[in-house]
Amino acid sequence: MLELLTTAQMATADHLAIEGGVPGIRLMEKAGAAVARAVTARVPEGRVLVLCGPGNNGGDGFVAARRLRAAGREVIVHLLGDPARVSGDARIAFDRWGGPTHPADLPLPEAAGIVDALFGAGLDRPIEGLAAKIVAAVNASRLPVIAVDVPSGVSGNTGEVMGTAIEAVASVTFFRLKPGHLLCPGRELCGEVTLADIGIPASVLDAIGPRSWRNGRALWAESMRAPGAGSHKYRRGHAVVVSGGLARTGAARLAAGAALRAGAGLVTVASPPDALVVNASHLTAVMLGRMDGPESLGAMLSDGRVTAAALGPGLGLSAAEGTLVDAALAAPVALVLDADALTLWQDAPDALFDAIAAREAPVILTPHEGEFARLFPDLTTGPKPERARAAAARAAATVVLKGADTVIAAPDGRVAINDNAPAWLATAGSGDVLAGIATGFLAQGMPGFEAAAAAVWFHGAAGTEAGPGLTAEDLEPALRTVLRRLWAPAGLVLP
Ligand SMILES: NC(=O)C1=CN([C@@H]2O[C@H](COP(=O)(O)OP(=O)(O)OC[C@H]3O[C@@H](n4cnc5c(N)ncnc54)[C@H](OP(=O)(O)O)[C@@H]3O)[C@@H](O)[C@H]2O)[C@@H](O)CC1
Ligand SMILES: Nc1ncnc2c1ncn2[C@@H]1O[C@H](COP(=O)(O)OP(=O)(O)O)[C@@H](O)[C@H]1O
Ligand SMILES: [K+]
Repeated sequence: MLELLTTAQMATADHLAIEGGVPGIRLMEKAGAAVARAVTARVPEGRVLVLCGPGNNGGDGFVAARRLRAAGREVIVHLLGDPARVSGDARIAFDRWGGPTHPADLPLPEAAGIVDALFGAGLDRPIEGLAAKIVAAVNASRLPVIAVDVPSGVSGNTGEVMGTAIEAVASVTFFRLKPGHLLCPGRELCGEVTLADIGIPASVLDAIGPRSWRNGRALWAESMRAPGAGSHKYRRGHAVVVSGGLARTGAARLAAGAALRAGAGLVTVASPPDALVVNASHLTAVMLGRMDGPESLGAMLSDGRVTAAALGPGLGLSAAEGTLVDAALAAPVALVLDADALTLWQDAPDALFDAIAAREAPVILTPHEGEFARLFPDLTTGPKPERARAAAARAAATVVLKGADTVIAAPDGRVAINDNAPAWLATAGSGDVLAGIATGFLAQGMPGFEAAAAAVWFHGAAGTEAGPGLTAEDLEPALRTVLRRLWAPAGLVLP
């Protein structure tokens, strides 16, 4: 159920279901019934105002209105637009409602809650005029709003606000989520999202072939392995994290600790000579290795037992550090490049992409928006999933475009959108921990996309577990709690 459908793909799902013999009005009846159930749960008593638009989103609203009335609720229906233009399945729903329908107008009538059935998947331009005034009045009322499909004004494809948008406490969507439910700012405007089965068979997905998913265990659990009786530490992979100089060592240790906790059998911090003492005084289970420069790092990474490496956290931006990244790119290990290891390429991003294209082992790039703009200056506008997808194809690497709505994109076009990360993760060093978790998973042999998506998910879950007041140091123990909860004797517990 993790597939995400664009509004166009959803329309195809709808058509395929109808071609397969499910009448459109039956889909609409189920959709409206799910909305009515959500209203009953959220607004159990008092008058309900149902705001219907001119399309099928409004049709769902008419069904919900009829069901609520049948359940004994007082319902007022407002229609935005000309009743004569209501057509198709929405017309059937309108006729079945059969009650009074008032032209949408202000001020809004008194009510205990509102159903927003103005615009859904068919929103194709900014909301203006009377519709915009109604949206403003709904938001100003502070009444609980249950949105049909998406809050009106939110683009289902991108989560962007088109002109203005309703702020809902809950949204009821159908068959599969849309990207706009997970991408900011849409995600906050949706409130709690419920997914309703309206009778579209899952088999229609075979013809649609979705390439976007909500990030969740089903995407990567199969590529995670718990250690078995035959395991020893070298079978769980050996990760190397490159430390910065004397004054910048903490970030690498955060990443190294996270890599070990994520399950790498061994983790070594590769330290420049001047930082050896400070690293040594802080490391216990994580090992320490002296790294004198690019040749020394290259030799370390060519030891056949080393399976993954991370560079970037606290690395530094001098030419010397650039040669370390070159050495890592030339080594036969999976790589996570983060922070400075990305910024180092800002004047010649193509040279990085060429180096990645020339290697076999997977590479994960973990930029935040600022770092992303340095590597992909032409990809700074537009929907985040499309930007990440284009970047991954260009770089031949898995790209983790970080933020509140982190997007993970594979070079082959797969995209996952993450929504389990609390804002408490916006704290110094949190990104270093993410890079470390991804390195730990890569070290154990997970493919790039799966390792990255799993890392982002565990990072978010650890952030939730650590909760308010967390610092980056708290994520490692919280990661352990999350892992303990998920690994059952039979393997990873699926939702
Ligand atoms: N597909 C499915 O499987 C199922 C879909 N279902 C439901 O159908 C919904 C999609 O219905 P939809 O395609 O009729 O579009 P919808 O969102 O009602 O809006 C289109 C209307 O709005 C208008 N309009 C657009 N933008 C505007 C603006 N800015 N300002 C003003 N007007 C604007 C546009 O008018 P026009 O462009 O002609 O002026 C058009 O009339 C979907 O979200 C879900 O709830 C369910 O029943 C279950 C099965
Ligand atoms: N508002 C937010 N909600 C959820 N996660 C966030 C938010 N802000 C940042 N994060 C996450 O926190 C991490 C911050 O990483 P980064 O920007 O590299 O910071 P740092 O370099 O300080 O570690 C990323 O994984 C990002 O997705
Ligand atoms: K809506």
